Amino acid sequence: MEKEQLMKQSIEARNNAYVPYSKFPVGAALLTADGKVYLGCNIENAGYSLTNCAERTAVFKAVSEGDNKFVALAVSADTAGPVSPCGACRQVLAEFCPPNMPVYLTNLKGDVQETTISELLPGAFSTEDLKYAARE
Ligand SMILES: O=c1ccn([C@H]2C[C@H](O)[C@@H](CO)O2)c(=O)[nH]1
Repeated sequence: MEKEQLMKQSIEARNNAYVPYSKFPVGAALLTADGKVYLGCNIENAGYSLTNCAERTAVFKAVSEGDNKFVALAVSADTAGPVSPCGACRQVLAEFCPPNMPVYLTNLKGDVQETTISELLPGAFSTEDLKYAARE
């Protein structure tokens, strides 16, 4: 099943996480409309604020390869409950993913929260807001 497979891939994506500071590997698996899966992990930096989260790594990999039609996302970490994407990732996901796109948040115990992009960031700032400012 797509959901189970994607969650499994997001757990495997944690293996490449570069997390010398937090020691908190996160994995993401982003499914495209034509069936390709982009994996992402978090990549930290000695300048802590330069850290890139797993979710944004997956999105940026896909977009930079010319893929920007997404249909599902799974995110995994070793958390008490299903992992919660940070605010920056929610905003980036809202830019590229359909509002009703399923997002599977999970952890290593197998807890799953099935949500959507718009549930993760209701009222996201978007390209529509920019269009209003540019009106003549
Ligand atoms: O959804 C999340 C939450 C956190 N992190 C990363 C950022 C940092 O490397 C570490 C601790 O915040 O986890 C992610 O990659 N995704």
